[in-house]
Amino acid sequence: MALSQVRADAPLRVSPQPVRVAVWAVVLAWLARRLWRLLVLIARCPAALLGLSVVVVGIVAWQVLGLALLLGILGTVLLVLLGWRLRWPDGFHRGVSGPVRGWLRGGWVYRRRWTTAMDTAGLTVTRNGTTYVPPLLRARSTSSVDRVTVRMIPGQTLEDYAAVSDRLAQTFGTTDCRTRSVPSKPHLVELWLLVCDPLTALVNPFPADRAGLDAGLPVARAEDGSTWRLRIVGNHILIVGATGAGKGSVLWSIVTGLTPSIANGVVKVWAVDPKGGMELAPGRHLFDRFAHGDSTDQAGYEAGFADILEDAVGVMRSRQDRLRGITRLHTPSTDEPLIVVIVDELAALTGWVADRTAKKRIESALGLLLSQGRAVGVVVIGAVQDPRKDVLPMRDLFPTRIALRLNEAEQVALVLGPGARNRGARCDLIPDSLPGVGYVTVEGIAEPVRVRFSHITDNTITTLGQPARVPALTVVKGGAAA
Ligand SMILES: Nc1ncnc2c1ncn2[C@@H]1O[C@H](COP(=O)(O)OP(=O)(O)OP(=O)(O)O)[C@@H](O)[C@H]1O
Repeated sequence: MALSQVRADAPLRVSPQPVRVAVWAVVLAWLARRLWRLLVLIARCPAALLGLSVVVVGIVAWQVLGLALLLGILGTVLLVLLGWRLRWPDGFHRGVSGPVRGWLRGGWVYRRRWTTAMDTAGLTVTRNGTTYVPPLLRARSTSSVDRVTVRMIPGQTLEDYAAVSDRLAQTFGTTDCRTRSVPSKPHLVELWLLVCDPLTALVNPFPADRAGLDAGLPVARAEDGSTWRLRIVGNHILIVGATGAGKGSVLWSIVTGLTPSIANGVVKVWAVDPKGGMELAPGRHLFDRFAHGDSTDQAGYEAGFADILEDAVGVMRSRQDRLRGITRLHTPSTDEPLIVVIVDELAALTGWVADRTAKKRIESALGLLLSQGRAVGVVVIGAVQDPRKDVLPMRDLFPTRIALRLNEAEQVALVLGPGARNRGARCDLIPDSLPGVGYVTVEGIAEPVRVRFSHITDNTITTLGQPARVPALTVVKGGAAA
């Protein structure tokens, strides 16, 4: 009878021949299965694997070398590791503690719960009865972040992972989870799972570093504990944040980083503080020029701002004449320093100016500087509270934008570009208690990175650029100075 003719109400009767198996073979198979499961369990649990390896290697070494020699070798290894940790903590972290921590957490926290986590987050795909789980490729750790690399299933995008980042953080017991693309590997996604938030602690000023002008100024701490550097040469920088968000700390972190270059004449800062000098006055000794508005000026309160910006345009024009056909990017030198124009509240120059003549002069000069200045060593760094186009029409001319705490979620797109909030830049959720925290873009990474700028007090500002204090000599009566 053909299969198509089998009727449901007349089941096929099958009588298999009995197969005889010896009892010892059944027991052996059962034991082999148990042993295999145990080995898989050990292989999946790094702590068990490490423990087992240490025991086995220890026993073999004891047999071969004897106890005294074994203890001697172990002691030497421990001393070398301790010395490494004390002398080169960063290298020790990169070479030893980071990989070990990543391996342990990769196995214990992530691989163990991986399938369940992917399933409950809706990141698995079932086709024809087979469930596909995105494979976890690698886990690395710093003291604050676990970076887990995952190969996405065909058809998935980074946004699929970003949309469930809160679920992943909850499943793995971390405080937050961010998704990052991996440069030139479009099928990979890196999950940054925040174990603790290093940005709740104040960030101290970074030591001024002479290479900063080329390598980028060290101005902020990123949430993986690394130092975030800001490139000044060939750049314009816009800082946006609600009132009290810490825009001042960004400006002062930059000025602190520039101090060695200001001292040796390679950088000149021209400061404009339309709030009557309230923010920038403590550092006036570092500025080559300082305009803070003058209510007694016959030409008007804002005339001084227009003068300084037009002078910067003059420098720009003369450098363009000289460098035309020679280079496409000016190199700062003592003969031709980098001019850094710092403006504390840009809106006071673009949106709220009462004097129409001054407003026109300022807008025209700012537009010229922002569109042509950076190649010839005239850069603009501006801070603003409100990023809307009617307040700051030339917002898009700033290549680097820093977003601190913002009042509304929609403002994130205005500062960091469309989709930045979905990719993790939740500036509207930064609490008031964390001034100086914001999101920035990092070269080679498409997603904004969360950082905290260093906190510079007024006392520190007044001592910036001053020679270190030498203790005063005390005169001892009848003797030499001590
Ligand atoms: N990086 C930081 N770390 C810790 N505290 C900070 C930091 N930046 C600023 N603060 C503190 O937050 C408060 C507000 O800072 P700041 O004046 O710089 O904000 P702002 O954005 O410039 O505000 P506004 O626009 O009103 O001038 C100050 O008390 C300052 O000491």
